[in-house]
Amino acid sequence: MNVSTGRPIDRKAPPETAAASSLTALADEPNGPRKVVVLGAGSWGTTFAKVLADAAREASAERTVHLWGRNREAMDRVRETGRNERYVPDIDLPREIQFTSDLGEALNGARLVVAAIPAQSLRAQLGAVAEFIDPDAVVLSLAKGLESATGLRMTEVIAQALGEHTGGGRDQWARRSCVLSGPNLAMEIAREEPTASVVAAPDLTTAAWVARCCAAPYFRPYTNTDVTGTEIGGLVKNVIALCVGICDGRGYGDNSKASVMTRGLAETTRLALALGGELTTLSGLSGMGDLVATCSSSLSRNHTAGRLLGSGLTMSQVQDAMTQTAEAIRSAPAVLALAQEHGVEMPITEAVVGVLRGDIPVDQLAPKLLGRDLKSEGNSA
Ligand SMILES: NC(=O)C1=CN([C@@H]2O[C@H](COP(=O)(O)OP(=O)(O)OC[C@H]3O[C@@H](n4cnc5c(N)ncnc54)[C@H](O)[C@@H]3O)[C@@H](O)[C@H]2O)C=CC1
Ligand SMILES: O=C(CO)COP(=O)(O)O
Repeated sequence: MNVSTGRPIDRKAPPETAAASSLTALADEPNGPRKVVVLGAGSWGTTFAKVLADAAREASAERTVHLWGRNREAMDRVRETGRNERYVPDIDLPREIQFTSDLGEALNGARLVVAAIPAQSLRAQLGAVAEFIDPDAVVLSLAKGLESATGLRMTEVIAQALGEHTGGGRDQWARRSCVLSGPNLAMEIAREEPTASVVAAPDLTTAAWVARCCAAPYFRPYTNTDVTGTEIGGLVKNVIALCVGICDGRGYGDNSKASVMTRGLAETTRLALALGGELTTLSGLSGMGDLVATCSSSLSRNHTAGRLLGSGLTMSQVQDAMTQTAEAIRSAPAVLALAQEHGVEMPITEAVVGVLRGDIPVDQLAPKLLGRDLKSEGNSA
């Protein structure tokens, strides 16, 4: 079911309104792109390449899926073994995926470009991508972070960077930049455990075109047009999951964690609404759904980073212990700055930033949050 139109997503039929779309990629390839590429061969990029390949097979679509990683030896090993043991251990990847470390080969002719690169590295990588990217490509962001130097969301970074480097203009790339977000712990999806997600694009035709590309038997993408709300839900939940992890590390139980999650969703919603996002998005898959999954799961890297901090490790010890990206560590201060710029109160985020900066000892986090003035529960309070 399409959450915005209330109608089912047809996995095989061309989008009804593709002809009216100003996006060339969709009009030229109404049955979906013949070539898609995933940039970034970490845990989510590798898993999403599998989703795309399984989706293409399910739809009997003529489509090749390329997975690009920057490390040539690592990609050679993945090609030889059919597995990416470092990031998705014990998972046999579909034979249809073409593994490469050559950007030109990966991007040439790809009408859907999926960016699975951590938030703080995306802009630099887009600079290298620009000379190879199809000017009509649609770009899908998988990252859940804010760029710390600018406070921009990933679709904003994509539009700005590609607009600048390709000469195509920021507005043109903004129309073709979209995001996928939801309760999507990569390892569970790699094991084909049933999961839903949401694709948000500036228009529903683009969102549905992308959703059809990644609708696999175990992966169900919904659509919406609230790009801002979808991105804010996904990136702020990492900060809240880090706080819930701290609760675990301190040995607190379910009441504490449920309190942080609920009040965390309230402050996430305040920020999203202030930036133009929609309430329904925050109660949906990319809001509450992702918050529940990430805050409850030991698979979450943000939750893990928080748990280690809560158990007494220093920030540098935590960073040494993490082998994968925990976006909240770099994004949390940018979230707080964005909230302050828009006059939005985010006490949990503020407290987490205090802990990350070493200004608040981890055992003072709860007293600081609980000691604030009493107030009404309403979102605007
Ligand atoms: N792993 C998960 O369960 C999910 C992750 N995400 C988001 O996806 C994004 C990527 O995360 P993961 O794949 O999990 O991270 P990861 O830590 O597993 O892998 C990151 C990958 O990006 C590569 N990379 C880093 N900088 C790069 C650069 N400048 N150019 C090219 N490649 C670069 C690394 O070599 C590595 O292969 C993050 O924003 C994360 O929040 C979203 C949903 C689920
Ligand atoms: O975004 C995620 C699940 O939806 C993954 O969370 P972590 O990045 O904390 O592992």
